[in-house]
Amino acid sequence: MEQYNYGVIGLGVMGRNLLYNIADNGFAVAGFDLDAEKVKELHAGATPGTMVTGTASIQDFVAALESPRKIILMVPAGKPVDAVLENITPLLTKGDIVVDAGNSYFKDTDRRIADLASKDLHFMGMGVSGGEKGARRGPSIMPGGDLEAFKLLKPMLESIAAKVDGEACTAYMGKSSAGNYVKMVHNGIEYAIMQLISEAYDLLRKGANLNNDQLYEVFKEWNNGEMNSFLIEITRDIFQQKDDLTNGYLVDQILDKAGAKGTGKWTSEQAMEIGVSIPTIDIAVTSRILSAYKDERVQAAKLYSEKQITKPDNVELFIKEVGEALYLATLISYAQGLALLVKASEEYGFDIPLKDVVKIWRGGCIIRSVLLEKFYSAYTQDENLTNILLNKEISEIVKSKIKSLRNTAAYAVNNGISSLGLQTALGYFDAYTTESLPVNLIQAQRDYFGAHTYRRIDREGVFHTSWGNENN
Ligand SMILES: NC(=O)C1=CN([C@@H]2O[C@H](COP(=O)(O)OP(=O)(O)OC[C@H]3O[C@@H](n4cnc5c(N)ncnc54)[C@H](OP(=O)(O)O)[C@@H]3O)[C@@H](O)[C@H]2O)C=CC1
Ligand SMILES: O=C(CO)[C@H](O)[C@H](O)COP(=O)(O)O
Repeated sequence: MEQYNYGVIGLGVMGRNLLYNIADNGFAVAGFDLDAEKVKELHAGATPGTMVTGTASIQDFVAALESPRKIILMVPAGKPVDAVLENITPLLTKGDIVVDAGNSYFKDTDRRIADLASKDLHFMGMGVSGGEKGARRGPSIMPGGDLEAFKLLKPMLESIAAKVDGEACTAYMGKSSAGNYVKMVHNGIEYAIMQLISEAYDLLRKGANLNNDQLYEVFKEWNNGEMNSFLIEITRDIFQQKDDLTNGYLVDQILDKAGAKGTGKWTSEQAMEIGVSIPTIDIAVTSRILSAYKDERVQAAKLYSEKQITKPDNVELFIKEVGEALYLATLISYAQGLALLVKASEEYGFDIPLKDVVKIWRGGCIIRSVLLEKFYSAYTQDENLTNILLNKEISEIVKSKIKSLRNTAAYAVNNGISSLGLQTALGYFDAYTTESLPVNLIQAQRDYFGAHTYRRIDREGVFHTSWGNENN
């Protein structure tokens, strides 16, 4: 029987394309899916001359793989991953490797690592980003955990990953479930940037009255400059997409309720759990939730309909400032996500190499952007940087754009245009760069009502005061 180098379980959007990518790079790959149609169609979609086979049963799939077996799972996170593991582990032998390449929750990965280790099997969590096209042509790949298994997979991962300056967009992300954790935070940042872009769009269409053709031109110009990134590029193209069902543009026909699969929420929950401030990511998650209140929003819009939008005096300057505000708020969102990775690395003992994280995000992934080059340079100067806002070169960029972020945020507030992402990015920046915050008052209040104690600025120790007088 023919022996295949790799096996992929889950032949949906990502799995099928990742499988073809592996095969395009000279490896023989077998695929399996619960859906027999997907298995049947697999071979037909492969590049002619590549070694690809769809197997009819999980037994045939396991039997088709060379030893040690290297199996990549690309099924939805949660129960499907456990269901696959339940089916295949009895068929595997000592030393076989299972890699979960989906968006699995990192704590599930920790549990599965322990479970498979007890059966002498290797289990790894590996983030993959790039969507359908990235999976096929070169994604950013974030493997973590089992080093022995990683070393066996490394040559294949380096050949299928996106390349920037000839370097593969994949690297070891750290111990245990670090691969899934890094991908989760990648998605949190993705949520924040998408929220910010949507706010810039809203300001330009409602403030400057730009139509889709004009929006296309603005985003085209932005993408040709320092804001060059995958998300700005696809946004540019979205403004050009005509609708098949009407005479207009498709974007104008799409219902304003955003979906979410969970990675953004996990990022926020995690940040709360380990005590990291990531307000722009939090607000992006909650904004998608708020978008779902469509009926209530329609009702409320009627009730509070007195919003008057004043056109900016200088539309050209306004557009420039919105662009700079978006650029800076995006930078601040990366800063929040990367700060979360720094803390998580300590908290969970992941040993995440931040320099490699930003290096492999430069290509292939959804949040790839030329800004990542600047972060890479920052971490090259100091691998222990706790927040990229503390880097000198980054601070120069921030200082050059902050006025635009303030003006844009103020315009949005004064004209009643919702801009939660921009406001929180600015608010985070202002708090992070404030030497003396007013939380001395919060500490006083906590001690007043709950004897929670406080510390002083002029001497060591923990203090409690009997506040007010007896009549209070
Ligand atoms: N789409 C994207 O852009 C990205 C997705 N991801 C992650 O990759 C993973 C896969 O996503 P995606 O490809 O979009 O999902 P799809 O739903 O397109 O594909 C998943 C496939 O897995 C199959 N499947 C489910 N359970 C089993 C099982 N027990 N045994 C065998 N096959 C099974 C499904 O079959 P059936 O349809 O019959 O249930 C389906 O064909 C998810 O974790 C996702 O979050 C990561 C990066 C980007
Ligand atoms: O991982 C991805 C991109 O990096 C997936 O596309 C994911 O589904 C995006 O998250 P959501 O569906 O919650 O917007």
